[in-house]
Amino acid sequence: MRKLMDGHNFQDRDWLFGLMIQSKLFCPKRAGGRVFISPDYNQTMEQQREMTMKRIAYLLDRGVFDGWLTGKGAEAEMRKFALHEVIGMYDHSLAVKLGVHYYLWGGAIQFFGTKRHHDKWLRDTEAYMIKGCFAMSELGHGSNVRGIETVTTYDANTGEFVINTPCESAQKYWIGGAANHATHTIVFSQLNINGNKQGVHAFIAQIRDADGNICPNIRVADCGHKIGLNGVDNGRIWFDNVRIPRENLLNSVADVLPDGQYLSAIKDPDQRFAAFLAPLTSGRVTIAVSAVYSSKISLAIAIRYSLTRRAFSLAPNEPEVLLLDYPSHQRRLLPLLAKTCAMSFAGNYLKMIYVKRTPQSNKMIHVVSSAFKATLTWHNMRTLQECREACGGQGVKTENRVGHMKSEYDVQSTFEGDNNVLMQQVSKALLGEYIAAKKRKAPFKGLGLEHMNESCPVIPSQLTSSTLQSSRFQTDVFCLRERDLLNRFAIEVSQRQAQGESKEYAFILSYQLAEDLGRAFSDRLILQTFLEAEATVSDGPMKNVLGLLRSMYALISLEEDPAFLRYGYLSTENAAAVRKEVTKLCGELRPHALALVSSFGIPDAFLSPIAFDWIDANSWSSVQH
Ligand SMILES: CCCCCCCCCCCCC/C=C/C(=O)SCCNC(=O)CCNC(=O)[C@H](O)C(C)(C)COP(=O)(O)OP(=O)(O)OC[C@H]1O[C@@H](n2cnc3c(N)ncnc32)[C@H](O)[C@@H]1OP(=O)(O)O
Ligand SMILES: Cc1cc2nc3c(=O)[nH]c(=O)nc-3n(C[C@H](O)[C@H](O)[C@H](O)COP(=O)(O)OP(=O)(O)OC[C@H]3O[C@@H](n4cnc5c(N)ncnc54)[C@H](O)[C@@H]3O)c2cc1C
Repeated sequence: MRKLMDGHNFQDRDWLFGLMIQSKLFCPKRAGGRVFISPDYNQTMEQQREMTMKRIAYLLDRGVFDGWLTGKGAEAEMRKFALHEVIGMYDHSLAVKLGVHYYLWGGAIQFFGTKRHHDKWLRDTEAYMIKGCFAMSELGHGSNVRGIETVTTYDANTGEFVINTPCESAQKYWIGGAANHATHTIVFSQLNINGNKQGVHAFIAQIRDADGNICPNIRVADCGHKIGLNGVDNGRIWFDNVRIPRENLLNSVADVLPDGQYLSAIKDPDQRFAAFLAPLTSGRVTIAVSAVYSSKISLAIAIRYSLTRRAFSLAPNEPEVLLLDYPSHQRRLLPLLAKTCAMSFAGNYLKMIYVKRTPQSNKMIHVVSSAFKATLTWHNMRTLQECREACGGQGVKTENRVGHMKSEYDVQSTFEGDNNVLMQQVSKALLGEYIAAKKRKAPFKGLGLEHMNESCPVIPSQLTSSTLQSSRFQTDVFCLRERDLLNRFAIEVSQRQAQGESKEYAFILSYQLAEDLGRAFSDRLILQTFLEAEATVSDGPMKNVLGLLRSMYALISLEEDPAFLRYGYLSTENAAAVRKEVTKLCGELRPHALALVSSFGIPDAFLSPIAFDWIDANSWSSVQH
């Protein structure tokens, strides 16, 4: 089960788990004879930032990041994801700092840069000799990248670009690493050549020298204390007509010749803009997967706690009842366990299509990474809250991790693309496919929408337990929802435009149907990845448990999505049958709960005292290293 859940290269994770557990730098503490490693969230913001940098130096000294940018091929990329996931399981700030440097700064140079940039910047980036950050967002514009106001002009007399912050809303804001440590940054700005606006482009600018002094014409400030992620120094940057060499334009998408002539192989401005957004995808992939590991940690702690904690007895002189033996507690945790397993398979699928990407699959990967980054991070926040509550007062103690992970991971629904805005990218792409298929009077293709061409399945009026637990029914009802919502959305768009409403996507994508459709696409694809993973397992006990988990995922999704009743895919009787089946599945999964959370492959040391013997937990804070 671990190999299925964790992906084939779990040995990479175990190597780093061991390194971190042995190291004093990762705060091993003892409670009840067990070793736990827990980030010191009791530190001040500055202390957390300082500790993040010390841990980065420790990991670099041990070669954890050898070949991070030079390692080529699917295996190398999967290994990087695995190592980054382990770091994320320990401390989100540490993972984000490294994510900004390697995935965003390093990724931008790899994707947007050409040979001259690779030769000049990648080696020092690999060795962390320069510290990179990624200045896309501004105080006035985050989601709307096209609206950013930083302007870069070209001085043909000197062969230099001039970067300027024309107003306060144009200041770069939230830039991870900029407040204290970054020496260089990718600057996203509007390129204006002799009055011709060429749209958003990316440039390299130095903001600090090797001694940490701010460069001339640059101003930096701190964004200040956050509700979490205080190991990252987020900063603000202003450019006061900063001059950089012409060669600092990342020119894989477009270039400016010495005489100021603008060239681009991509004629369509939308596609040129898309090319500048591509490096965000790798971050969204790692964020989606790290959210699943965060859910796994919180469920491992809460379910293990519910297998030792007791409350109220049912008869005089009887022992008090284990929390997980209460149906209500099972309903709170076991559907989340099933969803987390489902999203684990979805995360593995996303990583696999990403590492095997081709120019033709970029669009599909953008849509899937948008859907899964939003869906998996929203699920994580919901899981963290439920697990925090399921641990009662112990869930509020920082050293028991679950509570504090809420504030550490909350940002994931916002950075690297606000979840609601990314889900709009999903419904926008689906509408685009629909219109294109209608126009060419041919079946759907692309975005994995081939199932849209099949005839509508008939949903049985009486849903028996065996029907509800069949993959056929589950697939049919998920595809029915997605297909019907896309049709409804397309019809509503044309009807409302016929009535003179705005044709702007920003307006259309805010329809309720667009939101329902994005969720339907994501849920169906997650189910599909679950079925693909299940199909690799031969008949036997493990396959039976996987079947229970997949049915729980499918049925709780039916129960929780109002669209199934709103648009009539389920009758009220059928909805009642679904709810009854979910309760039944809770009882069937209860005996497997401990084995399932153990199959997540997370070492005990990464959990917390209450996951073992909660009585010991009270000895935890009295014991130091
Ligand atoms: C494993 C453990 C790790 C733990 C976690 C570590 C994480 C590590 C990651 C790094 C750390 C994070 C720190 C935070 C960093 C940041 O936040 S960086 C800034 C992030 N900002 C954004 O994401 C901006 C979001 N906004 C946008 O992307 C765009 O504005 C928009 C939403 C796409 C809307 O743009 P709009 O102007 O409406 O343009 P469209 O017409 O929709 O798009 C034009 C075409 O471009 C295509 N496209 C858009 N994005 C992409 C993309 N990323 N890749 C490919 N293609 C893209 C889009 O589909 C359109 O195509 P057509 O429809 O065919 O025209
Ligand atoms: C801790 C942290 C670290 C960050 N690190 C970086 C970094 O290193 N580099 C970087 O460039 N950026 C970084 N960011 C910025 C981040 O990318 C932005 O916060 C994010 O893109 C959202 O933009 P915004 O904050 O301006 O919110 P907005 O875009 O203003 O969104 C605010 C609200 O409006 C809604 N909304 C927006 N547009 C629409 C629409 N069309 N329809 C309906 N609703 C809409 C959103 O759903 C959201 O709820 C970081 C942010 C944080 C908090």
